[in-house]
Amino acid sequence: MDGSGFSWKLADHPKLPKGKIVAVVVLDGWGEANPNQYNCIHVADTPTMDSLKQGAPEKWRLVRAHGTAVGLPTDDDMGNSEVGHNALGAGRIYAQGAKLVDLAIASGKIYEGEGFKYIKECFETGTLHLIGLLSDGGVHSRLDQLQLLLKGSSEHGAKRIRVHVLTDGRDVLDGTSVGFIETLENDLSKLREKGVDAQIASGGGRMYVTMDRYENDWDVVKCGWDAHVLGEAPYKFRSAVEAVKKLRELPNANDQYLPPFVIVDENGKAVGPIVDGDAVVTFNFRADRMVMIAKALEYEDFDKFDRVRFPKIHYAGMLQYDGELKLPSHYLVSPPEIERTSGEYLVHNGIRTFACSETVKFGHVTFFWNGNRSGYFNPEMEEYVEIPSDIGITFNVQPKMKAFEIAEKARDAILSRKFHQVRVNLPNGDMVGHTGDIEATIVACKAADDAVKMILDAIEQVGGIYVITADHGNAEDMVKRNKKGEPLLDKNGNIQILTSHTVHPVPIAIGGPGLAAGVRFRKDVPEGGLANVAATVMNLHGFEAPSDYEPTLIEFIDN
Ligand SMILES: O=C(O)[C@H](O)COP(=O)(O)O
Ligand SMILES: [Mn+2]
Ligand SMILES: [Mn+2]
Repeated sequence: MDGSGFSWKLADHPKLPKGKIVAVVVLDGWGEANPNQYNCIHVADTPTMDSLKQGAPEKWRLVRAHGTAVGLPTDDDMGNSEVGHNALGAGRIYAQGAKLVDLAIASGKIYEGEGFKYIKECFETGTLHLIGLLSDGGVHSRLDQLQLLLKGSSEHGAKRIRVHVLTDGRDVLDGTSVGFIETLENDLSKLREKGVDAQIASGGGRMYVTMDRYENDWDVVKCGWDAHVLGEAPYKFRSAVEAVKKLRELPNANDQYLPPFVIVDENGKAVGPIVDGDAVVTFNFRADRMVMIAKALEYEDFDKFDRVRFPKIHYAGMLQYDGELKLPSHYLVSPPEIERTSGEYLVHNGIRTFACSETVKFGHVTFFWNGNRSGYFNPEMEEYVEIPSDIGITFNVQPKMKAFEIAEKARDAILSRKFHQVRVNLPNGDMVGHTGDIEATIVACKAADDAVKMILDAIEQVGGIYVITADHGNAEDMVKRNKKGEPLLDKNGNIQILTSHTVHPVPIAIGGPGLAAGVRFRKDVPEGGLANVAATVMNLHGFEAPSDYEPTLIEFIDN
């Protein structure tokens, strides 16, 4: 206990024993939706997950994984990994980046903060550069926020603005990038009418340019650096609309995978490289895919690729992306302060934890799970294992990804009996779902199901407990639908493939030989969401959850 009376010590659960090995499995992008041909989980052979569902309603139920249940602005907002894992690990619902930025812009506080003042110091003589995802998906960024920031920045003195656009097609329909660029161009031309020299300067598809995560492939960030900072790219265009339309015609190109481009003037000169004295804002609010570019923009010492030039700039993130690294040191909006996560509590209460995924989701079960905090709480109590992801491929060509390897690591960790909690993320449903390839996503779902089976078998052997859940939907619906729920067709009569997440609930199943008889899901939290899972897991480790956590999903019935 510290001076404030706070203590990390959790109360003993009155009924549930300690010392059981608990496997916590997050199936990424695995929601529950009507069975039909576009529901890849339904079409795939998934006997393990199907068998868990037989335990409903006592050992299997659905939980909310989108919108206000995970701290997003509205219930129209689909879930995503950041907010999903934050809620799973923190056990409480925090207003998330999307909402915090909305509030800061609406109140005007964004322009009064230290971060904006810092970039404003460059407005008199330098250019303001805005780099980020051009999308209304609301997962990493939102177009309306960019529009308001552009307007607000010009009203606060920015005289020369360059926007560096990353096209989406992953959180929104493929092909929507052209419309977003047209909207942005329209806003920029209005600014020009007001005497602000404002243009798009460079861009590229989010999966090829700038927005890599968890250090999977620094080449992606280098492509972005070359285009945004150096003004160099293999493709040069006079306008961004032309760039995107032309580049989309390349073989295998789509919004997610457009090569980098720069916009040039009539002499072929890049219109907006970043130079000494400029201000730079990365306008995504979500952390994972901004950390790498933030390091490149901020760190004096940097050896991940040759930056060629390291301009002296004033750089701010929309948010601070990593609280532990204090990266970036300047930011426009304070991130949610997610503290006292379940991981930190459990470590203080003697729970040894193993966490594992492959690179593309590794930070989800560690960094996001722990409230956007990198590293261990206590290296003696925790072991985090990252399996390198394949790089340079779209995951529909390798839909099994590393599911088997992750399950093997989990199995070995369980059988070693060295850990109380073994936590994994299985990426398949999500990563392959994002490619929009239905056949491959079916294979992906089966692979994830096989991996779950392996983990359940190990839990069986050690007399442990399992908790199987997901962070949001994706693979369970691969088609864009109208309000009535019917598939939407494009002008050629083809269905419109949905590459994004969904607003569907996700399953949670509990069981295993170590689960005390008499434990079942309560019926009095019908609206339960991902934030209720942390208290549930703490109970299964034999502890009561802290009183401010969202209530547990389970109850104990004496026979
Ligand atoms: O970053 C991504 O890949 C998508 O925008 C969201 O997917 P995730 O939230 O599952 O990571
Ligand atoms: Mn996810
Ligand atoms: Mn996803």
